[in-house]
Amino acid sequence: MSAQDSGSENPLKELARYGQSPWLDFIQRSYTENGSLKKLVDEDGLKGVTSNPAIFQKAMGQGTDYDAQIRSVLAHQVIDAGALYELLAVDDIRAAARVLYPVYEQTKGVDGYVSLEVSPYLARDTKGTLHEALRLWKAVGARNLMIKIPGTEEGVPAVRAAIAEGLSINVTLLFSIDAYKKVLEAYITGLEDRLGRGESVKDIASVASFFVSRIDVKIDKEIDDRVAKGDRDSAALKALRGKVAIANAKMAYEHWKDVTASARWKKLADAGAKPQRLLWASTGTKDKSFSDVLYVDGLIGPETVNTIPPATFDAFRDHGKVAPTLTQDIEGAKKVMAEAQRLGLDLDGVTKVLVDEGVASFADAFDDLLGSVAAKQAAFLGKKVTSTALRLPADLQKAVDAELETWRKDGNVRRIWDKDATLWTGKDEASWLKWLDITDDQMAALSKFEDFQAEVKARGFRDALLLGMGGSSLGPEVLAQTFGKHEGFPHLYVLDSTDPQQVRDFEKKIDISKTLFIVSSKSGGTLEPNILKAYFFDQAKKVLGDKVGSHFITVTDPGSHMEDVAKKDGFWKIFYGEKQIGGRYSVLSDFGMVPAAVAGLPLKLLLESAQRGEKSCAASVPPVQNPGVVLGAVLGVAARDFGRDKVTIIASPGIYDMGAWLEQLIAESTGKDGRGLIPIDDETIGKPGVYGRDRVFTYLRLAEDPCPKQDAAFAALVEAGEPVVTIELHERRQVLEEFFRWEFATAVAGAVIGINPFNQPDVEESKIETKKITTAYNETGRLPPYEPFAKDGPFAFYADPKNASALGGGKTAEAILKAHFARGKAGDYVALLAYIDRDTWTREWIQKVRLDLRDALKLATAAEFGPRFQHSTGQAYKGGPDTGVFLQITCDDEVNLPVPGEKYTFSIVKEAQARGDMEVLAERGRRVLRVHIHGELKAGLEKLGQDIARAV
Ligand SMILES: O=P(O)(O)OC[C@H]1O[C@](O)(CO)[C@@H](O)[C@@H]1O
Ligand SMILES: O=C[C@H](O)[C@H](O)COP(=O)(O)O
Repeated sequence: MSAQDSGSENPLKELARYGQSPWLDFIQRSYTENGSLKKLVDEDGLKGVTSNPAIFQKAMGQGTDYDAQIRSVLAHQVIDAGALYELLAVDDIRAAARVLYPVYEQTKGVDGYVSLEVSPYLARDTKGTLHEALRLWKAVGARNLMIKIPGTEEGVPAVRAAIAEGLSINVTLLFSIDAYKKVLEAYITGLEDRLGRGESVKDIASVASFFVSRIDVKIDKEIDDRVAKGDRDSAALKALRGKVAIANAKMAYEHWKDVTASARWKKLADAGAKPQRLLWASTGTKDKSFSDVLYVDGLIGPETVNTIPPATFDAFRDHGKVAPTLTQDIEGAKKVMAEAQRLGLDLDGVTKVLVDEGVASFADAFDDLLGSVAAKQAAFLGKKVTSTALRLPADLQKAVDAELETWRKDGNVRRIWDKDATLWTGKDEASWLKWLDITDDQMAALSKFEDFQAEVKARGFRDALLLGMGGSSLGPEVLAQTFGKHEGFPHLYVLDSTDPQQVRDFEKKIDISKTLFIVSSKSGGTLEPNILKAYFFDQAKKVLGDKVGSHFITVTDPGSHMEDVAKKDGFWKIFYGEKQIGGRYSVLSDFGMVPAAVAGLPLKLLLESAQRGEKSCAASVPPVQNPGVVLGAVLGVAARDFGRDKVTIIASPGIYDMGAWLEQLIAESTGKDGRGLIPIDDETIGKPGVYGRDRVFTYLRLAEDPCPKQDAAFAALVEAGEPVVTIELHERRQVLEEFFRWEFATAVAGAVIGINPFNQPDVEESKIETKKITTAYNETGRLPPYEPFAKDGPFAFYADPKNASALGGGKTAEAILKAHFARGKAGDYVALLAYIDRDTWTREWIQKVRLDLRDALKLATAAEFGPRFQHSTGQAYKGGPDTGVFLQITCDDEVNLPVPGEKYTFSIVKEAQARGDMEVLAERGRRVLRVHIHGELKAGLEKLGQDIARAV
């Protein structure tokens, strides 16, 4: 017969007689909304509520309680999973706090509290915990809130500081008397701190959550193990089963009594302070052989709380026994403790382990919870975000899964956002991570770009010509190619070459008198944008006279040489980059935003898409749900463990230029220290048989405008079991989301491979070599001598002695090319490095030649134009894995253009760049050959193509 059936008082209500407050160790939206919680208050004398990450995991991780709110938040905000969880949790806590507020008032602030725990990830971080405690306190804004802080070594100082700030605190995860003593001390000292500052201590409450059942679980296991092994003290050990936790709790209570009886405490009490009550936590019975109300029955005493999980709450209502057990048989409890010690039961060890396990299990629960929220978010957002599908061979998938689990356990996503350089090489990585949150800054500065956009429109420019290299040009080029020309705004062209023919081609495309020039250079010192600026400024001056400066703007880092130039030449505007963002990570900074504004693109929508990318990769999104981490793990693990380091980029025609931007991001970031990923862009998909075992295919598929032919060719790769990552962009503007995701993925892949993804050590070398040659030219009016080792028809072949001798002394072009390409073996790649005009014809030519090479050699191929690639893939070619076989292609220039203020011309610069590049490749021991085409370029290229085809 239950206690209530027998007509006696409800045991839960009776607890009050002995000074104990029952709280509920549970929270759930429906519980609060449907009146269940209020019923417990009214009928059972419930006096408080506690939550923890595991409780929220149960509440939010399943069911549909929160769906309506999630949908409505997502309709109005771009938000990350952590912030979304917090909105939901804060609402729950507030709602519960409202239900309990009358209790708070009736008990004059002794009871009626609802607890919300700080992020379990911060359990070892004093500053972070305090910061979060203050933040949550403000966010909830309820007087009857308690912030829950773990009583770890690092948590204790945060408790003191939070108390001193006037917060009410529930200290959780207490298992040992020693830890508890420190917590009580922190509470008292925190109050004294306030008093010392003349601040009131009256409105502060605190509980120390002393965990019970988990101790018995551990100790009883130790007992059972020893008994099973036939321990000679088996009988004595067995007698302690289910006893140690309660005895331990009683000891804690004895300490509390001593302290609250002290003169020190009296002083605080006289000032109105409330004692920090002991709260029995973890009071659900885990061992089914014990009474289901063991940890309630056994711990009833004055000025304590028991937070009881729902099932135990019901059980206690039904058959709980109310008696002042906490203060009874203290001697017995002491004996249990002494006996445990005598028998060598390692209570100290157990409580230490329990703290670590407690921290870890709440972190696991939180990961799980955030993962569920992120998954729900992605499902509800549907086509508003890009979607990703992996099809990996089983062994690769297994290794990726293991990597993702390591990332979760080690909290690596948070380490990225915390700018922890040790995730990479522990060097200067932390100073290059401003790209992580630049999108939020840009959104906040939206009106700056919108105002500028309106000004550009008002001035009626017909064309805009951006002059820049690598990170300063490739992002803008994606924007120009993907979004095209916008009514009322100039046509955006991007020039990143020193080939005089190409410079001339661009000059012909624009109407200088109606052109806005964007000189784009982070460092401001890069050769190409400087000489291109000099050339076009000179040309524009001829047309625009004194007004020339008003047709120029620059995007450059503060304090750069280009800033000086812009000021001196009276540029219309100067936009600044962020010094803590490297070139290839700069597209969401002003380096992308300014050209986007000029081209009349919808800035807010684009930034919103970028923000979706950022939020989906946020610190709060666990690895498995984090699209940046998943992609980075696939690429990193495939390269590190499977030799699949050729990241083959396939993109729908509408977004094809993403590949060029990705090439720089991937190659320049990861290709160093003899390691890295080699991007293979724009290589038309072949039959599965033409590929070696060194690829990972990434397909950026524009779902709003797919290419059926490409889809079919890709399907064949999938069918053949190649590792593939398919990323669907539902609309063009999602390239901005992908910008962020790939930046993040590259940072992740860099960590997996173990390199610093933010430097480019080997690029500098060729710049130095180039500089030497242009300086020599300026001084002597001549290029340093450079002799070919062989000539055949229109071709002259150059190589350093080592490479020349490796080619075996062949005399004809075909023999030399044959010997060169024969050096490629499985797992290598071939790169054509063409220092020629990059136009439709040459692009088709190079594409054909690379496919001939790929299909004949079964090697990955790269088709690159110089000097553009030097600022992109060039780093990996020199510093990455020594797997490249390079053919440099140069030509006589039919046109030449002067560089104002210099003796050298564009042609000389291009030659110097080609030589500098060769020299560094050779110096790094790379397999490199240069073929120079004399005479007419088109005819020479055609012949070269044929010779190559014959040679392989
Ligand atoms: O924007 P800047 O400083 O002119 O540099 C252009 C490009 O050159 C590089 O430094 C490589 O040479 C890239 O990293 C960069 O994006
Ligand atoms: O504050 C409450 C604690 O988080 C909770 O009681 C832990 O209980 P458990 O040991 O059953 O997880």
